[in-house]
Parts: sequence; C-alpha cells; structure tokens
Amino acid sequence: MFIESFKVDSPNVKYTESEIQSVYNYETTELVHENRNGTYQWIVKPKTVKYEFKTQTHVPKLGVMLVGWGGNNGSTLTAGVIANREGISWATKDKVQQANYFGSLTQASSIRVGSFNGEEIYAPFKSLLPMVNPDDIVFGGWDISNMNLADAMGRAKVLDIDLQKQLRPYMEHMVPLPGIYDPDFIAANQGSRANNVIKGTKKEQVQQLIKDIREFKEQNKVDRIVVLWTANTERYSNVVVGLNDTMENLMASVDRNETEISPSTLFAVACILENVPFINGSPQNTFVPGLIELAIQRNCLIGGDDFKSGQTKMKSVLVDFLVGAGIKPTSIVSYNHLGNNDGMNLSAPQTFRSKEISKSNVVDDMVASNGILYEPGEHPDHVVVIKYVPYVGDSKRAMDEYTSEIFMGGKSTIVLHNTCEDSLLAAPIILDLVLLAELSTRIQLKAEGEGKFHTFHPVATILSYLTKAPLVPPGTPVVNALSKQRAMLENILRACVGLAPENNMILEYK
Ligand SMILES: NC(=O)c1ccc[n+]([C@@H]2O[C@H](COP(=O)([O-])OP(=O)(O)OC[C@H]3O[C@@H](n4cnc5c(N)ncnc54)[C@H](O)[C@@H]3O)[C@@H](O)[C@H]2O)c1
Ligand SMILES: O=P([O-])([O-])O[C@@H]1[C@@H](O)[C@H](O)[C@@H](O)[C@H](O)[C@@H]1O
Repeated sequence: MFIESFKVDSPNVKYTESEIQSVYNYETTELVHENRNGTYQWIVKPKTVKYEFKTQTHVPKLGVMLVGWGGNNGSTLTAGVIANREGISWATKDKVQQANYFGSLTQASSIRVGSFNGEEIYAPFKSLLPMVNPDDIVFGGWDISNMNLADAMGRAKVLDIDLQKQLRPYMEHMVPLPGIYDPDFIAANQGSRANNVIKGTKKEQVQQLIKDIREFKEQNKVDRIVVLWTANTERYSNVVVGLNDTMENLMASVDRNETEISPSTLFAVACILENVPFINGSPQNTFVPGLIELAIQRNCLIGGDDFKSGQTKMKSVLVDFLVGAGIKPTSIVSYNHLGNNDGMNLSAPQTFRSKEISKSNVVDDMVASNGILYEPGEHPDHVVVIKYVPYVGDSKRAMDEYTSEIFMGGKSTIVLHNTCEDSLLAAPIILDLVLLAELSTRIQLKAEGEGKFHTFHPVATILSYLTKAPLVPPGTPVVNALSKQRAMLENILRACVGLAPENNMILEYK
C-alpha cells in the first residue's frame, strides 16, 4: 500500500515549530588486529554511538543558478520544472503526455515505512523530511552562449515540439549571464558558440560572478542559492605545488591570473567565497586540493563529480550484483555514441579523458570488496569508448558487454543496449542534486562526546548516489555501488526523523 505522508511517534523524535529533533543510536563496528595466543586475529567489536540530529523545517525560497544554463541539460531541466509547475500536457504521436518527474529520486521514488495488517507500506521519498518543492525554484545562471532558454530548448532538440511551443512564452525572456570562456579547457569546436563571456583577469571574473550571485539573490528575493555546473566537460587541471595545492596558493594563483586555473574552479571559488553550495555535474577535477581546503575552511558545501545518469549508473548496479553473487567480471566494455553538443565537446581527446576517468573508476570499490574473486591489484579489463555522431543528437546509443567467469571455468557474457535522450536522464538528477544539497545544509548533527552541533562535512558525500565519481573528504572511502549509495542516503534521512535504517530483515514475518 502507498501512503502520501506520515509522522513518527517516538520518544526519540521531537517536532518543534522550527525543527525536527531526533536521537539516533548508530550501530557500527570497530576492528582491531590483535595478537591473541601468539597469532594475529582480526577482532570485530560492535559499538553503538548515540547521535542527535536537528533539521530546520522552514523550507527556503531556493534559487538555482546553472553554469551552462543554455545547454541541453540546463534548458531541459528548466523546461521540465515549468511544465510540471504549470500542469502542461502535450500531444505526442502516441498520446496526450502529462508532465512528470520520472527519474528523480526525491520526486518519483518511495521508501518503506513498515507493515500494516501483513501489507508492506510505502511513502514518497520526499516525505521523509521537508524539501523544496521544485515548482517554487527560481532558475538562472550563466552560459558562454547568449541564446535565450526558449531557443536553447529548440537547439537541444530534446522535448516534443507541442511542448516546446507551450513553454516558449515562459522561457524566451530567460537569458543566461555571460560565462567564463577559456578555450584551453574545452574543445576548440565550442568556440563558435562563445558570444557571451566575462572579460578581464581571473580575479575580476571571480568578482563578477560574486556580483552576479548577489544580484540574482536580490532581484529574485530568494533565501538560498545553489550553483550547479552543467557546462561543458573541461580537461583536467594540472595539480601543481605552489599553484593550487593549498587554498593560499590557489587564491594567490587567481590573483596572479595563472592560466592553469580553470573556469569551473573559478566558479567554485566565487561560490565558496559567497558560502553558496557548488556542485560539479561534469567529470573534470574542478575540486583541486586548494579548493577543497577552501571549502572546508569556510564550511561551504561542495559536491560532485559527473552526473550518474545512464551507462555508469547501470554499471554500478550490474557489477555490484555480479560481485555480490560471487561471479567474477573479467571484461567490461562500455561504448556509446551521441550527437549532442556534449558529445561534440567530448570528441576532443583532452575532454574525453576527463569522462573516461569518471566512467572507469566506478567499479573499483566493488572489485576491492571481494578477495576471493580478485587477487590484490587485479582488475577486470575495462574500456570506455565515446563517439560523436551528429545525426542521433541527444539520443544516446549505449552498448555494453560484461564478460564474467562463473562456476567451474564457465563464462557468462551480458550485452546491454540502451537508447534514450541523455538530457532526460540527467535533468531529474540535477534536480535531486540541488534539492538534497539544500536540504543537507539545514541538518545539524552531534555525536556523543562532541561538544556542539555541526553541519555535515562540507564535502557532500551524501550526494554520491547521483554522481559517477563521488567527491569524498580526503582519506575517506569512495562507495560507487548504487544500492549502497541509495541506502546510505535514505538511512541518514531516516535517522533525522528517528527511523531505523531499512535493513529489509522483516523479522516479524520470519
Ligand atoms: N546524461 C547527460 O546529459 C550527462 C551525464 C553526465 C554528465 N553530463 C555532463 O553535463 C554537462 C552538460 O551536458 P549537456 O548535454 O547539457 O551539454 P551541452 O553542451 O548541451 O551544455 C553545456 C553548456 O555549457 C555552456 N558552457 C560551456 N562552457 C561554459 C562556461 N565556462 N561557462 C558557462 N557556460 C559554459 C555551453 O555553451 C553549453 O550551452 C557536460 O559536461 C556533460 O558531460 C551530462
Ligand atoms: O552517465 P553515463 O551514461 O554513464 O555517461 C554519459 C556518457 O556515456 C555520454 O557519452 C556523455 O555524453 C554523458 O555526459 C554521460 O557522461
């Protein structure tokens, strides 16, 4: 059965006028490697840590500023939210289509809240804690192309024409602010669209971005802003001692107009200086060490990298299933071609390399989890291929082949084929990223023994379900398995409202 909402009745949860306060007993383990009776043993010690959570329940008026607003993803997301907000329906060759948020974890997925008379009861994921209603988001942002959002939607060729016609009046007045164009960081083929750029030194560009953020906040009377990079994939920045290895060196490099500081890093610097959450939806290493240090020092949320939308999302499910079943993937080949501007930008070797890295590292944690299947340092062959084929546009064709070793020398080969508009996969993920980033800034926590409440760590691991290459605090583990990432996110939000982690044991029926 599906219910729309619920309230928790527990001595561990208190609903005040402005907060939800909860007490949560975190059950974990502590491992020691001890010499017992002359032999070393791994000893696992279960331990319980008492946490307190406080979630502010006032939902702010949220402004979302997209870098690359006029791109396929930015225009498609903006269009989709307007269509949902206005209740727009449109004629397709099959039927009259209603707007929806399919593909969004927060808007279209559910959680199990328990059983009732032998029946499993589920509720909307977004009913866990108060979240921003997407209909209320004010969109803005930057683009190196000055095309208005209605024309950009037409250029993207993602949405049905009847829908585009209805949306045009809402979007034609939306014009992106000038972006930061640096041809050294993206493909040369992007130069022709760069007619809307911030001039000046890197320091002056950062100052302009800060001014843009402040003016957007004032003009739209929004309470909070989240900035998300959905602009082109950049090449990796070189990380150099003295250049960007510390926050002091990074800021000094900006002041010196160092060429190796990328546009995406400049956007992130501006956001951190304004204490505005910044999320990187692309694979490049925007978050150089000096930037991470700056975000931590200023306690400003940063998250990324690279939306996990299709082929890689499937990979983080399939490899988790195979390895979890004791089956040994030995060869993984992921090929896709597409014809949108993202694909054109990725046709350059240096920008493709950024994407190849984020699409390749996603199996590392799963492989490392099973020493029965893999020797230390052993990995499956793993190849990523992306080709640009203009004719297919945003309709990405992905083909994957997974070869594994099974029982008694047998082999299993799984072949997948997937075709869909890449932007229709990414847009709902962008929505989830900004909504969850905003929500996480309203949560404070305190473990037993800690003197005071504090926010989550500025490096927002909580967003990892939505990214190919989750950004994690230095020295902490990277988890890519999709089921673990979703469970982590859901269980943290459940703890904030006093619910135990979903462990699927359903002992009451065993
Ligand atoms: N399924 C997906 O679509 C998907 C999945 C994962 C990651 N991504 C990443 O998301 C990003 C956007 O994808 P897309 O399909 O919308 O691409 P797109 O090329 O259609 O849009 C990118 C936009 O960014 C603009 N731009 C480029 N550099 C800029 C800068 N420095 N400042 C401001 N604007 C700038 C471009 O003019 C363009 O309008 C890409 O990096 C892509 O790799 C997309
Ligand atoms: O998310 P995913 O399907 O694994 O990866 C996708 C790539 O296959 C595609 O070529 C690229 O254009 C998208 O930006 C996205 O990164």
